[in-house]
Amino acid sequence: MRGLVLAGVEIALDGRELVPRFDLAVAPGEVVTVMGPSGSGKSTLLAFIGGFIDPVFRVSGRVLIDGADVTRRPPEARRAGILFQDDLLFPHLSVGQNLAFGLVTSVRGRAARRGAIDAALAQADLAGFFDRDPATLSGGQRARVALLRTLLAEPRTLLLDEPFNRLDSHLRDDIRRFVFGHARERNLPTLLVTHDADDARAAGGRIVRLGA
Ligand SMILES: Nc1ncnc2c1ncn2[C@@H]1O[C@H](COP(=O)(O)OP(=O)(O)OP(=O)(O)O)[C@@H](O)[C@H]1O
Repeated sequence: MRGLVLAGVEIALDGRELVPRFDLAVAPGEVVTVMGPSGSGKSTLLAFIGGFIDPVFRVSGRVLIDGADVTRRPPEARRAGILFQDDLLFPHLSVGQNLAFGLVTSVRGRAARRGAIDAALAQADLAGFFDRDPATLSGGQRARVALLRTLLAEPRTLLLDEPFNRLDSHLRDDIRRFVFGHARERNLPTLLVTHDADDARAAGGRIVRLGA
């Protein structure tokens, strides 16, 4: 099956059940919102899917991406694109160099790589931003660069961990549209972790609750 499938996933910490056993299938282009109180395991669940969960957690169950069981694969082999509330742009690199970090290695040669990055920037209304210092960008521009960097890696699923939290409220609607628009356009099965009911409404899909 295409999309993201979690089969019999269960997470425990210190001998105590954190996330009770559950199954979830997220179709290509579908955005499912994960909500729940602080400490209910939302970020931990994304870390499990991405392959970087801390070994203090006891985990069982399987993660399938487009039908492939990736549960035992290292993070870089899973092709899961992740976006956090901190955009984590490298401050010592230009916008273009930050994007080059994300760009898949299958685009080879200086000119082709530059072309792919410029095309992505243009798509995000950031034409001409290649040489800009990230520190000179607005919050909305940084958020768009961060998403572009994630998408240039050609992920097969998108994991969003409160990515709109630090944005000024007047920017949030635009950036939500930008992120969910790209997720749907690229047919990416997407999980959004948030506390914000407006985020969930904007995502417009199913809501899964943890720890409720
Ligand atoms: N590396 C770790 N070692 C030990 N405990 C951890 C570790 N990371 C998280 N925890 C604990 O695991 C539980 C789940 O944390 P997690 O960050 O997944 O919750 P969350 O639902 O994302 O919370 P929030 O909404 O506050 O971000 C919490 O009790 C947290 O303190």
